[in-house]
Amino acid sequence: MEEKENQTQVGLKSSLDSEQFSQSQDKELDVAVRAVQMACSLCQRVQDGLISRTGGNEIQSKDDNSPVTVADWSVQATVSWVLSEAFGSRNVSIVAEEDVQTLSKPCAAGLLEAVVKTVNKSLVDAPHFGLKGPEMPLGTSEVLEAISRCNSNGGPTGRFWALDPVDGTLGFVRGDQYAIALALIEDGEVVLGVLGCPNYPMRKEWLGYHHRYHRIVSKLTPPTSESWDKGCVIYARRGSGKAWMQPLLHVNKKLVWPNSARPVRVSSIDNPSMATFCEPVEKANSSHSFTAGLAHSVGMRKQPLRVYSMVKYAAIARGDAEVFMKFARAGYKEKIWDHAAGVVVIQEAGGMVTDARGRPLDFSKGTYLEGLDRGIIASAGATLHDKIITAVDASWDSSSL
Ligand SMILES: Nc1ncnc2c1ncn2[C@@H]1O[C@H](COP(=O)(O)OS(=O)(=O)O)[C@@H](OP(=O)(O)O)[C@H]1O
Ligand SMILES: [Mg+2]
Ligand SMILES: [Mg+2]
Ligand SMILES: [Mg+2]
Repeated sequence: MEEKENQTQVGLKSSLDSEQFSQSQDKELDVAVRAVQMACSLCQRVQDGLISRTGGNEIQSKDDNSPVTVADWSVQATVSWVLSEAFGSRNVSIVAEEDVQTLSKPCAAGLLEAVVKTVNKSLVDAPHFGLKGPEMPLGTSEVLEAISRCNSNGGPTGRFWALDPVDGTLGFVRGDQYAIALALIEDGEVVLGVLGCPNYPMRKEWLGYHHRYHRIVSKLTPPTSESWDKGCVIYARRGSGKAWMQPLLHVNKKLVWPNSARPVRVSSIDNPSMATFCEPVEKANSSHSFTAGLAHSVGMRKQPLRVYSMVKYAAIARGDAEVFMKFARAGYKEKIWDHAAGVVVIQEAGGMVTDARGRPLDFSKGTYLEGLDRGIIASAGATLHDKIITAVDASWDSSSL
């Protein structure tokens, strides 16, 4: 009898534990989605400003000649601050792209001031996103601290967030596609991912409209003004078998939290002749000629969809395209924040992501995807995936990569 009572208590305890565990996971996803929504709003403001002005110091060049902007630092500070506020700074470890070196130089005072202003402008809106903002505007040192707190190196054990504050910064400065990517990694596995895609409309048909007209002639009314959703946030928790999409929240339009979400699913197309593949816009980031050869050899006949940023992962998860391929130049090491959120979102939406040998991406080795073989393949399913991997094997040796 006593034993039975003990068993019941143990059973009760373990079910409570798992409930508490899932509640804490829900809180993490919930806060991550809100933080990314807020970051999307921040980026839209900065991008609109960049497009209407020319010059200024908002865009800087990093050592590798890639751009970094007020938005990259401001999103990193804002998301870092929000996560610390929600979970306590001692419990939050973040691996992120940007550092404070450029910002801390005496000659960068104007830039730093712009970042502090942008962060505070964004945090004032925190309640619209169901988040708590600071009681007082953050000072310069608090903003710098929030950015530099993202100094985790990742690794095989424990939990850390991986943040790409603006992915596709080149697309961002060109008024085009970009993404905000936030993932939580636990013992080397991505457990949740959120992709904010401020210029990727809820409906694919609006993409062309958006690009061709909306940015250039902003006074044009949207196609269906009532349901015009300029961007979206896609997210998933590992093991749930579902990925979700929300429209962007608009503080000005009183479209605030709680937001509506709908499930997204990968495409059911498995015939290469009907499949569309995505790849990076810049040839420097991926060999367009090698991917064209692969596409041809598996029978993919459609024009590639060249899109900046992890919007490519979002496109696969939503079923707007069937394949994503990236073959960076030899020696380039892919970073975890460029892929973590996209991988879990695609997998939970029913798709696959591996390296070009068919092995899972390894998020347990620190900042880089160490051991990545040749390139990255994401797809809507095993039929397309296997064909592409077989084609890579057949053509790799004769390629100049
Ligand atoms: N040489 C080289 N090769 C491959 N990849 C590189 C390279 N240099 C940079 N990067 C990383 O690519 C990120 C942008 O990737 P995209 O797929 O958006 O490329 S593209 O802009 O569409 O061409 C970009 O992310 P962000 O810096 O966040 O924009 C970089 O992390
Ligand atoms: Mg990136
Ligand atoms: Mg970036
Ligand atoms: Mg960058």
